[in-house]
Order: sequence, then C-alpha cells, then structure tokens
Amino acid sequence: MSNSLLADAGQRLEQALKYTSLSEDAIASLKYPKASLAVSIPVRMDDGSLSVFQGYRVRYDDSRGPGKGGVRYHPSVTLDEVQSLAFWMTFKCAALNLPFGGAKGGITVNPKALSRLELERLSRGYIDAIADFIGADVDILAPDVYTNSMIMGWMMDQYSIIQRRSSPGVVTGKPIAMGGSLGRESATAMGAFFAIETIVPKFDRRPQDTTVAVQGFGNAGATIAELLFHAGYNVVAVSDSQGAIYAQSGLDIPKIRQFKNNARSIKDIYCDDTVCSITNHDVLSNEELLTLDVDILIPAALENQITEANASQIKARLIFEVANGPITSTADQTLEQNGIYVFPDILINAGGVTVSYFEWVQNRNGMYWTLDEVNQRLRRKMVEETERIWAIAQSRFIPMRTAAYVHALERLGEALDAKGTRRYYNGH
Ligand SMILES: NC(=O)C1=CN([C@@H]2O[C@H](COP(=O)(O)OP(=O)(O)OC[C@H]3O[C@@H](n4cnc5c(N)ncnc54)[C@H](OP(=O)(O)O)[C@@H]3O)[C@@H](O)[C@H]2O)C=CC1
Ligand SMILES: O=C(O)CCC(=O)C(=O)O
Repeated sequence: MSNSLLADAGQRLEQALKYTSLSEDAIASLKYPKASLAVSIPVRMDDGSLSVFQGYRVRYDDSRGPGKGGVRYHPSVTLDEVQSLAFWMTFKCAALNLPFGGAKGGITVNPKALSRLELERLSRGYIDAIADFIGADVDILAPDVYTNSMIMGWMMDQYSIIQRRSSPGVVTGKPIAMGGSLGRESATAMGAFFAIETIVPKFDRRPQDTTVAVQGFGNAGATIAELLFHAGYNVVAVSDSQGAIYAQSGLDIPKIRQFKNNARSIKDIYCDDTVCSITNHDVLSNEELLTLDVDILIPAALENQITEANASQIKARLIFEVANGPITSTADQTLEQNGIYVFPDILINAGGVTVSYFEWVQNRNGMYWTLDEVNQRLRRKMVEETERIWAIAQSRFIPMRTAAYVHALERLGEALDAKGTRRYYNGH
C-alpha cells in the first residue's frame, strides 16, 4: 500500500492483525485491491461540446461473495480514494456477515454543475465503460455521496440495455418502481440509529440529556439527525458543505430538512414563522462544529475530517462514524488517549449495505418485503453485530474499531483459507 488514504486505511488492518491468528496467505491477500479499473467517459454536453470525465471501479476483495459498494460523484474523487472506500466495504460486509466482498466506484465530477440530462448521459456512459467489470454475481453498485436512486435507476437500465435482459440485481438503491427496496433510502441512518440505541445505554445516558452535533446533511446526515431528534436527543448543530448552524437549546431538524430540500444551504437559514422555529442560532464553520462540546459527534460527510491537526481539540464523549473514513489513524490514537470512544464506520454506517443486500435478495426472489419487515431485519442485524463487536472490545481491552476489524478478519480469514492455496499457482 503506497498511497496516503489507502495506506492510512491499511494501518487499521495492521493494528487488528495483532489480535488475530490469520494465515500468512490470507494476510497477504488482503493487503492490495484485487482489481482496479480506470475509465474515461466522454459526455456530450447540452451546449454541444464534449467533456471527458474520469471514472473508477475497484473490487478490493471478493472471497466472501460478489463485490459490493456505492458509486460517488465528487470533484475530489481519485483512484486512491475509491480503493480506500472499497477496502472499507470489504471489512464492513464481513463485519455484518453479508455474503459480499468489498467494492466501490466513483467519477471525478461536480454533479451540481451538470444539467439533469448531462447527469443521465454521464451515468449511462459510466455503465457503458465498466459493464464488463460488474454484474449481479460479480460486483453490485449502489448510491454514495452525490448519487441517488434516480441515478441508480439509470445505471440499472443502461446495464439491462447492454445485457439485453432486465438485470435488477446489478444495482441496489434503485427507485421502488424499478425493483428498489422499501427502507433503502433511510437505511444508512436507520442502521446507525439502531447501533446508537444499543450503545448509548451502556454509557448510562438518556436521549433527553444527550447533545448531538452532525456534520453533513445529506442522505445519511439529515436522516440520522431527524431520527435522533424524534427519539428525544438534543441535536444542537448540523452542517452541509457550506457551513454549520448551532443552537444550545436544540434545533428543529424536520424544519431544517424542509428548508434544505429547497436546495439551499443550512448556513443561510433565516427565521420566520413559515420557514423555521430556530431562534438565536449561530453560524459556524464545519471545523468549529467538529470541536463543539457535545456528548455525541456524528461525522456524516467525507473522509479525513478529524486529523492530527484537530484531534486534540475534539470535546465530544462519543463519536459515531456515519461517514466512511472521517478519522485518520493518527487522530484515532489522540482520541483514545483523551478517553473519547469512537464507533467505527464499518459498523455504524453498515445499514446502507445491509438493506442493499436485502434489495438484492428481493430482486433474486422476485418477492418484496414491507417496510416493517426490512427495518426489523435491519434492526436485528445491527443490534446483533454491535453487541458482538462490543463484547470483543470489552473482553480484549481494545478500541471498538480494532474489535470491528478483528471480527471482520475472522470471517474473511475463514473464507480465504477455505478456498485453499490452489488459486495462488499460475496456470493450474
Ligand atoms: N448513502 C449511503 O447509502 C451511504 C453513505 N455512506 C457515507 O456517508 C457519508 C455521506 O454520504 P451521503 O449522505 O450518502 O451523501 P449525500 O450526497 O447525500 O450528502 C453529503 C452531505 O455532505 C455534505 N458535505 C459535502 N462536503 C462537505 C464538507 N466538506 N463538509 C461538510 N459537509 C459536506 C453535503 O453538503 P451539501 O448539501 O451542501 O452538498 C451533503 O449535505 C459518506 O461518507 C458516504 O460514503 C456510508 C454508507 C452508505
Ligand atoms: O449499499 C451499498 O451497497 C454500499 C453503500 C456504500 O457505499 C457504503 O456503505 O459505503
């Protein structure tokens, strides 16, 4: 592992390997992505010009099943980032005992600058470029940052056109009308909520006495903020890419969501009777939100938000990583020294991929579940695996992140070893 984000992610693997007895072969297999594809996607723009975008799809490991992971559209997407995200998917799927390996995709683009038709041509062009690399039994796509069910619908449709058969199982997070699952839209946050509800009582905390700050107000961030708000937590700060707002007495999250739905930034919220009931809130930067004196901090935006530079200023007691990779490995050490508990991404945000798995199962069976069934199954899975990881952390005196990796590694090691060594010999 030579480059930075992936190298940093690899530190977590090294740390966890000290607590496992994985075979040398299994360890060696997990150190590098299995396959990385980089593609150019030419897109005819609305003004007639041609723009060429860079896209990626990485399958990190598929020893437990087909690759699984979302597709990100963001200006800062790089191969290194996509490889790291695929690495986390591998451990996430194993930690939750889903029959999948880890994969991820991305396009380097600012989707906010594209028209809807340009976005559709880009999404279909991406599938044209990676069609041979994916499949319902090979590598399955899903939403991530700045992608959504509409884009997943275009992707599934384009793949079906290429294959000349309906192929719903190649993409999850689709519109319900195209075989999507009820509950997938809220699944990442719902899974995090079930984990938080499992963990918070262990710290003798009650929702009404617990303050929360959430960074990121998209699919994951806005939904977890609203779930916690309705459960009685005091959500005092939220943010989007433009900035944050804070009110010590608490924020009215459903009203902020209503405001944000009109494509405006949280920091521009103003108060009148029709738009919000927030009074006396302060506007903060995203950096300031992270260092607020709150009980729970929930990063739900991008990677590398808590680093060596600001870790010592974090005052939250518990951090739940809804985003992938928001804390660097060196920052982890500082937080631990300061007695701050970190609940890791590969557990906390696993609700999304868990309901993606449910969607894939429903597509294969052609039978569809009610929202209640989906959420009950999700709750069972999240509570079960959270308790298992908690027990590992407690019994071995290790942080929850290391415990989650140890838990995932035991399952990955079994699958890698069960395949034997034959596959390591060339030509036989
Ligand atoms: N969607 C899913 O199913 C899953 C998502 N995740 C992870 O959750 C995180 C959020 O994803 P998701 O909610 O889906 O993405 P969305 O695109 O729905 O939302 C992203 C949010 O993050 C905000 N944001 C972007 N850049 C910054 C920044 N620099 N500082 C603060 N906020 C910022 C955006 O602001 P603005 O509104 O201004 O654009 C937006 O509110 C990611 O790490 C993703 O990988 C994990 C598991 C599953
Ligand atoms: O739903 C999925 O398949 C993956 C979601 C995702 O990209 C993630 O968990 O980071």
